[in-house]
Amino acid sequence: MITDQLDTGLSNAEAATLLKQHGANEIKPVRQRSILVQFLTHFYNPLVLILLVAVSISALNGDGVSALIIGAIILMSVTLDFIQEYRAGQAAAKLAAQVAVTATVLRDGKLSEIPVAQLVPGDIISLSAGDLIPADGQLLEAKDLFINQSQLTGEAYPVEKHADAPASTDPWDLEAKAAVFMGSTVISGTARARITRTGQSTALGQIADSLEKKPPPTSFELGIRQFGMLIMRFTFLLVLFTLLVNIVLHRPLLESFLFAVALAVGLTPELLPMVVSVTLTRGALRMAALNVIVKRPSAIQDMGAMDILCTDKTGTLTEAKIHLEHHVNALGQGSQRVLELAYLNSYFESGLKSPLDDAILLHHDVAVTGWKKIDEVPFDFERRRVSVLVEREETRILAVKGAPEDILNLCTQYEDEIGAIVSLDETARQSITQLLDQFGNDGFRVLAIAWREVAADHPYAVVNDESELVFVGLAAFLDPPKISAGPVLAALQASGVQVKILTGDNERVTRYICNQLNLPVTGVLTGNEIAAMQDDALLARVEEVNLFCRVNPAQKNRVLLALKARKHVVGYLGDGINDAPSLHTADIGISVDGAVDVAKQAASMIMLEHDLKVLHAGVMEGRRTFGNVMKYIMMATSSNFGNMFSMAASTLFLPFLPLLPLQILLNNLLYDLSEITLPMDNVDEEDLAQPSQWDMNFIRNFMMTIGPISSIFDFITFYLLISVFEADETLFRTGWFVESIATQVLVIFIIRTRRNPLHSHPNRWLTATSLSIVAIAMLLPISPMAHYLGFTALPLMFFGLLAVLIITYLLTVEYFKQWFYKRLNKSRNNPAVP
Ligand SMILES: Nc1ncnc2c1ncn2[C@@H]1O[C@H](COP(=O)(O)OP(=O)(O)OP(=O)(O)O)[C@@H](O)[C@H]1O
Ligand SMILES: [Mg+2]
Repeated sequence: MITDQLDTGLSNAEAATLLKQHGANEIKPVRQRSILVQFLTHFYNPLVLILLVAVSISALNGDGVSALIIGAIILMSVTLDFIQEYRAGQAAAKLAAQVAVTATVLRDGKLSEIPVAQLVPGDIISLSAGDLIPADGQLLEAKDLFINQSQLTGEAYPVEKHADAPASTDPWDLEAKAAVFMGSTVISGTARARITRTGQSTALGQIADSLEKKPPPTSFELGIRQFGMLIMRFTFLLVLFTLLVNIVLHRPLLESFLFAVALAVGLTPELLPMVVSVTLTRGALRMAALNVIVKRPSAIQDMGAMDILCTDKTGTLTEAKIHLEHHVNALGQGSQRVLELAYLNSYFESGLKSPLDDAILLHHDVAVTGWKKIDEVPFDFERRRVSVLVEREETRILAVKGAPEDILNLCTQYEDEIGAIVSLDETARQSITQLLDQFGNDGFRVLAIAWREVAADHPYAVVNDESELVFVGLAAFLDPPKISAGPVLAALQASGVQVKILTGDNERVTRYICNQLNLPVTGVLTGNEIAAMQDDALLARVEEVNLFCRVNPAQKNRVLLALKARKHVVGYLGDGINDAPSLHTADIGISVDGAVDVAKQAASMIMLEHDLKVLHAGVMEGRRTFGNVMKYIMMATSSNFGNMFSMAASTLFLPFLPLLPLQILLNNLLYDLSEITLPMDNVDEEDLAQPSQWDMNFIRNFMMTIGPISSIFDFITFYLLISVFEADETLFRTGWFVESIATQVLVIFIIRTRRNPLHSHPNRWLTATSLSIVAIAMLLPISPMAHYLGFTALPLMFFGLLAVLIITYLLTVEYFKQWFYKRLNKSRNNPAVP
């Protein structure tokens, strides 16, 4: 039941019922899977499934106990993984909800802000400039409503909509003048609308499938995938090899198969997704503490990889506390008339009020009594001006204000010091331009004010009316530079992030700001120059230019695309309607809480306070997460891989399996547990100095350098156990188990840093988990579980040898690590050396 009360809206009870009926107002709502289903999906891993089948078979063959233990180990691994990921997911969702876009809705007679997902058909919403249209609706009222529907129609120019236009017979007619559609944005004006369709039923929902383009994977995601492939190839070869050897040597088939599968499980870096999501979420939570909300955790990683940050000027580099300092006529003399016309224009303008308008409107002494608004041509970023058609005592005038260069081109006359209208000749034009340049050099932002009279019956204003204008004067504003921004920009540059400014404002003011902030200008391009350039010409220039002035939204976007084409990882910081396309295009879009909805929606990170300092913190956070993910990968490829390799190889020489399948799985579980605190680890400063970049060659070379060392020490253990201890099967397996865990876990302290490990402090939790796991491995053989796990007590002498072995192992790895990085540095400084 929908009430027809236009002034009360739906009741909350009605809305709740309708919400159940129609579902959440979301396109492609993420299916809410129950925790149990989410948990079970973690078993959906081919290796785990194969293992479960093999274990069941062995249970049927009478090996019930070990089947049970293997089952328990799998359960523990999966649970561990699930809990960590689940918690990370919850935390990320909570963060994203904090900055969800809301709609102004009328319910029970009161206007309130609710998350757009809760809108239902029948709701009455209010719209104003900068809003996203949250669902499909029918207009009830509209004032100068201009909508950008490019999401749906591809048409970049705003269309005007009217409440009183005849209703279209086709509910899907996007041209319908009285209907608004989800996904479009309000450029200017205000409106009230009744929602007709929500979520999947909207026009956008219907075409969403065809619209849905997954963003291209980042180099990090590609890297992770490549890494997965690398490991998979090795796993496949190793498993095949062990199976063949065991078959040729006539070993028990089932057990050999289990052994091979367990090896494969041991090899797969199954914790990688968890480590990635946990590190990213930890980064996101740390950022939240700094008042930056990360909408998608992977943005943290992009921050670390970012090497160029593009930003607009107002509010980012300036205080955005704009003050109107001067209002002067064409001759540069103070003029009340300029202020009056400017005030009239700002007062009646219905678009998104810019800070410039706010500054003008602070002059309360200007009276608008007697003036009536007839119509307006709203502001847009292509024209960079706004006109209002106003009337007083039978005279209608068009009052225009906007970017001075453009306005001056539209003027043919000007008002002199006594208010007489004279022709704007070349000398007058030049002296105005000089005045303008003077203001610019002194750091003033300037708007020009002009007007013209129109016929008393001129019904509405159109763009073409903005011609043959009378120039009245200039309004000069001061927007002081944010002094705190200077050091942050310097810090970003020092950390390998170049900063570029993309502004709709002119070159002089922007240069002034750069100068104040000690940001050297390395090159300038203007919007007009960009418009005249082919893409490849632009591509050639974007590298050196760091100031892009008088650029419109599409040009900002072109610059970003050019930078991305040059293989940069680009961030974009902005808060206006004009920034939305670039926020989308950038690898990482950053906006502020006070930004328009479109910008907030497009951004992947929202700063609750407009403070650049947190950006540098974000970059460091991103690099830290990358550093810790890399540690996991380096561990997996070197020590873990080396261990599994020697295990496979030893089947060639040993008359029995070197470890029971369940022991391999236990080994793997313990190793995983030791690394669960890795996301918290500290990262050395030098690892944070440059944008983090995925480097597959680095990983491969590291694997080839460090991996074999671990195998060599395994073989030494192998030799000692057989020849010194004359070990039987059980003793052999126990000894090897302990040695392999100890070396595999402790080597983290070497691998986690490029420095001498004594000069880099690991996080204490990492130290704690690593040492405890080694202790557990040593205690297991004398625990009551020992018998079931196939372990026996080790002779005391073994521990003495083990200590020597571990120390030599760690020293050897350290030696080769230093050698590896030295060679790496040499080849980086001198690319000719392979
Ligand atoms: N309310 C307004 N009325 C008239 N002209 C305006 C108004 N707002 C902006 N302009 C003109 O449009 C130009 C571009 O707008 P704006 O400066 O907001 O763009 P931007 O790219 O967001 O720049 P910034 O880096 O300063 O944020 C301004 O320099 C000014 O000339
Ligand atoms: Mg802006």
